[in-house]
Amino acid sequence: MYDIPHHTQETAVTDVKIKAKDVQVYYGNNHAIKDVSVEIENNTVTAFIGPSGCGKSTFLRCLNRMNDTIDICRVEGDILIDGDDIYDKRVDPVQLRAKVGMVFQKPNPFPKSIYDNIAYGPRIHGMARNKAELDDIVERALRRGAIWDEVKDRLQAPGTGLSGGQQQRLCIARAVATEPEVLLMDEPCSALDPIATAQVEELIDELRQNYAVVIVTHSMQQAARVSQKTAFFHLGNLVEYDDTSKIFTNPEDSRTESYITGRIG
Ligand SMILES: Nc1ncnc2c1ncn2[C@@H]1O[C@H](COP(=O)(O)OP(=O)(O)OP(=O)(O)O)[C@@H](O)[C@H]1O
Repeated sequence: MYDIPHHTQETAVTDVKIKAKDVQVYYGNNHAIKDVSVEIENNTVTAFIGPSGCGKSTFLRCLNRMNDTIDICRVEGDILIDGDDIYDKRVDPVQLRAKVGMVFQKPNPFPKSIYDNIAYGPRIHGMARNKAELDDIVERALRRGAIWDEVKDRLQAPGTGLSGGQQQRLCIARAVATEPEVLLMDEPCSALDPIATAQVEELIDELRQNYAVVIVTHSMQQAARVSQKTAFFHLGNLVEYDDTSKIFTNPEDSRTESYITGRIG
């Protein structure tokens, strides 16, 4: 039913990058994430799937403390990256978000030039000592975002003037410019046409060489194409987490099976 490409089935030696234990998330009285424990691997694309409202985005946002920005949101439990508790009081969320980059559903370039979209984070984090170093960082990020060739002759043009697919690759380049270790993507292709989607999916596969990538997607075909691990959420519970090929061909839980065969959601 799902075409699982050969490259997603590699069983490379991996290590745990993110360890979540007994995570609960509440929005006021709404218990949105219930006792979720999961280990997310390095150099792996992990897909979060499940019906609308099941908590995929909420859990994703826990991984770089984006929920801190929502007043009524309360997160309990442990989330460790490389063994360090990211909710420890000493952790600066701004530094954390440079290490755990995020790409959103709708491309959201800053109203600045293409160059400044990329240079913004590295400037804030003092990553370059001079203009030449910053130029290098910008070029490297745009190359990693697979958009360098399309923009190298117009770096001073506004980022908002690019096509939707180009803007999303610019946003991915912006996220990687601060040298993150984890890349979170919340439905990164939902505003893109099939060609731009294919380009971004190809890029996601390349990015996992350097990062742990976590992607929320409503498209099961996309999860099957790009991920090696899949987590199925339902009503705030993590129902099943396994190799993507297993989830899509032989799931353990009847709820997972109902979802992937289109009976729920
Ligand atoms: N900012 C918020 N304030 C209050 N409640 C929220 C907020 N964001 C999400 N929720 C609630 O948390 C629950 C999980 O929502 P979430 O957006 O994480 O689900 P999702 O699986 O990502 O859904 P979708 O696939 O529709 O994007 C829902 O009950 C939702 O109403």
